[in-house]
Amino acid sequence: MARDHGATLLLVDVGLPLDSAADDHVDVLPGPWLKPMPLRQIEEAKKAIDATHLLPLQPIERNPRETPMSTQNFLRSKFWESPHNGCGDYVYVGYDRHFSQAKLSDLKRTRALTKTNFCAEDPQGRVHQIHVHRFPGFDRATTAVVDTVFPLGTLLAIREPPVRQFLSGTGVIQVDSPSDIIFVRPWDAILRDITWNPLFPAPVHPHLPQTAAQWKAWGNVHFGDGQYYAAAVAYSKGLELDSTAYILLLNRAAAYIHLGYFEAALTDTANVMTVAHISEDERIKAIYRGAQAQYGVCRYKLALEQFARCLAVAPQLEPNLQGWVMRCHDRIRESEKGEYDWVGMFNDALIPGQKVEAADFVGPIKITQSSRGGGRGIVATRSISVGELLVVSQPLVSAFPHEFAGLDYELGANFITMQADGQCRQALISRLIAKITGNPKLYPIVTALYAGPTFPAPPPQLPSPSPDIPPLSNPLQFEVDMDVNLLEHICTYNAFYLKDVTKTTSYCAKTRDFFYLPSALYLLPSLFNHACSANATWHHFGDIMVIRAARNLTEGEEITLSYISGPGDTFLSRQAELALHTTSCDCEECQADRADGEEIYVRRASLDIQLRSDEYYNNTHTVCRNARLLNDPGYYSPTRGPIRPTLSRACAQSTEALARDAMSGLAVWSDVVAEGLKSLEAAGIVLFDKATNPTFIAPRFDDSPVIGTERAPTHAAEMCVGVMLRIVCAFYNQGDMRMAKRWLDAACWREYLASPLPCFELAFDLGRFTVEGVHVGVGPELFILRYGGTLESLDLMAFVHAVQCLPGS
Ligand SMILES: C[S@@+](CC[C@H](N)C(=O)[O-])C[C@H]1O[C@@H](n2cnc3c(N)ncnc32)[C@H](O)[C@@H]1O
Repeated sequence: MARDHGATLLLVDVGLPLDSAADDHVDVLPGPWLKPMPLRQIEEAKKAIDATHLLPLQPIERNPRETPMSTQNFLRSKFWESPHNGCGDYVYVGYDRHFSQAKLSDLKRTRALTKTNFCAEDPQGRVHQIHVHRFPGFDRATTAVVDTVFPLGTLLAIREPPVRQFLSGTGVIQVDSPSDIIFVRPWDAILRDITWNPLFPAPVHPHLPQTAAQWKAWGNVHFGDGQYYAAAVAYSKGLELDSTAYILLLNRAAAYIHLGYFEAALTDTANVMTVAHISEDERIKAIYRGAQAQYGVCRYKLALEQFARCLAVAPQLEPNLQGWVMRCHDRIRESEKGEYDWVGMFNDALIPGQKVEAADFVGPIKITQSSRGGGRGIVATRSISVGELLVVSQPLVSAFPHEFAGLDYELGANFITMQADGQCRQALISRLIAKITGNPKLYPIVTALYAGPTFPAPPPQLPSPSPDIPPLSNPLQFEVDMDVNLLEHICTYNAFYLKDVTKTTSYCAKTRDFFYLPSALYLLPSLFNHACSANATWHHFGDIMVIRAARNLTEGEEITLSYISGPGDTFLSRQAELALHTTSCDCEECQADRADGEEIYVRRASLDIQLRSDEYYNNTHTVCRNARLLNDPGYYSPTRGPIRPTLSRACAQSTEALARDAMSGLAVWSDVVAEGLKSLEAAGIVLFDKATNPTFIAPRFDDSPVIGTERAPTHAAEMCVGVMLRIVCAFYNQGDMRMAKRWLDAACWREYLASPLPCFELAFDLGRFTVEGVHVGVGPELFILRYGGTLESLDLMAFVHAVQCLPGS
């Protein structure tokens, strides 16, 4: 009888149906053209899941043991034929998933399972299909990986396994939390009184490594394939056979470093260092990997010391280590002084797959009780200037669309938001589980993030790493019980869609399609509450999140971010996106929208949709008509304050259209400026100089600010910069270089110093304000990188260089 029936695991990664007959099991949908699941279908899926009972373990009587095994064999052969076929699968997010906190010794042994991958036999010889979700290391794993982690004959105990029994008689033991699985060793007490059904003797994997050396070789194969989790498992299995095989520890440390399991790597390298008889070469490797791991856990000074130790014993390694030493110095400077190489980070962010490196930085802020909707929030610990750097944060986990190009992926049908989650959002959950597996001390910290109203309120502060939780030693031994439902809620309530600094039109400027956006989960940034008219602004360099003050802030003032990633110009579009977090945002913009009344804001919303259609966008007549229309009291009530986002967008469009026409003599430049000023004013920018025509009588060197410096727009800031550049273009083309330069100063950063804080102070001292500088923290070099395309198209590049916006130019 074929025993090699472990291929069920491909369900987790490849999404092949467990049961080819489409019965009442609704998990699997067809593949390559997988589209966002519509609301109705999510509702139906939720209903079906709710109706499926999680039963205690019971034999699946109607299925003869051959049936599931032949299914697995079939699927396995399919998997070998086509390991990655670019198809997709839906994963349900946010339903009551099972996870066990029971101690193995407290459980009744009848529940212990054994021998297998995902067809498992219990002691009575009954075969059960096992469905594991999100096992670490199985993100695009090969069958060889599955065979390493769950080789034929593996003894498993699954704690309190929930059985999903379907009407057709099929049943699946669904393991939602990988920490429910315990890899049992033959000598473990749980097996003491177990007798196995003699009719079905335990299978043995025919090709399993038998010695530590063989496991090492097998681990090296996985390592070479980039399957670092499987490599770590293989090395661990070798170590179980020979605990003195310290080379395996050394290799495992390297695998752990690739996985981001840095504390575990440190333990391994420290253990290697205690071995008396290691060679000099091995000693250097241990120090080197220890240094890399210290860098990984952000202990940059310790990393520097370790790299220095490495250099002391192996000066010939200097060319290799130089880069590391420099990176340590950079990270120390960043975390201590908040000084970053933004241009370098930007350039790294341009390269898909390139990791942007930056240390965490925490500015003058603290976590405290919030007045906004309860819970915690972030406040200023002193007065803060507009543009000041508040937070730089590495993600806990992140995911980018390019990682999935042409590969299998999972989509989410999220029962918390009742929306479909794209592949990046969905991947965050598996990655978070994998991350916690390797860094178990993170679990109490991550689970102190807000998880929605169905979970207990989180503690007032994020806890420090607990000394009671040991670092990971063996990758198959889970140190914490993971509540996957809780983690799914945390991802849903706290993850950010990334605002890519390399893009000057925000991803969602025109549509609300989050499906293909990169996504990441952070710790400290998750503590900021929302306001549509926020007083801080955020951007991402790769997955590094950077938060800056968008206004002058007073000590104790709550600092807010806008959670809006879609088109947030209208009350209705914001409400749709905010529904998860609040039914009634109390920020000044929402209050103004409510005061306008429903009739007006609904009318505005429908015009807003029109504004986003390309059909209208390219037609000067239509965009100018829209801009005029929005001045009608039917679109904004006369008592409405200055901030009118839809008007601002409409005028930005008419500014652009008129500038296009002015270039070919079809419009006059003063109209471009007039329209641009309306757009900026409606974005909340205070105008100090409203001149629309060139003036040649003013002092030649007057470079006083043309706009107010108290606050910068947080919504559609790039649009405002675009408008300002068209005003620059208007004055430049009419020969008024003074006004052109003043508007350029407003748009870009005039003086670039290394430190953001003195930079801003200097800028204000000089009376130069920059929208872009506040927003992204740029110097002229980064400004040109970001807006090079617009500057070229407006023929402004020469002017920008001529006014010496670039250092040294
Ligand atoms: C990412 S968390 C923000 C931090 C959270 N207050 C905490 O204690 O961890 C998002 C949640 O905070 C609350 N929240 C944030 N901004 C809010 C607002 N403007 N009004 C009401 N509740 C808000 C909502 O419960 C929301 O789902």
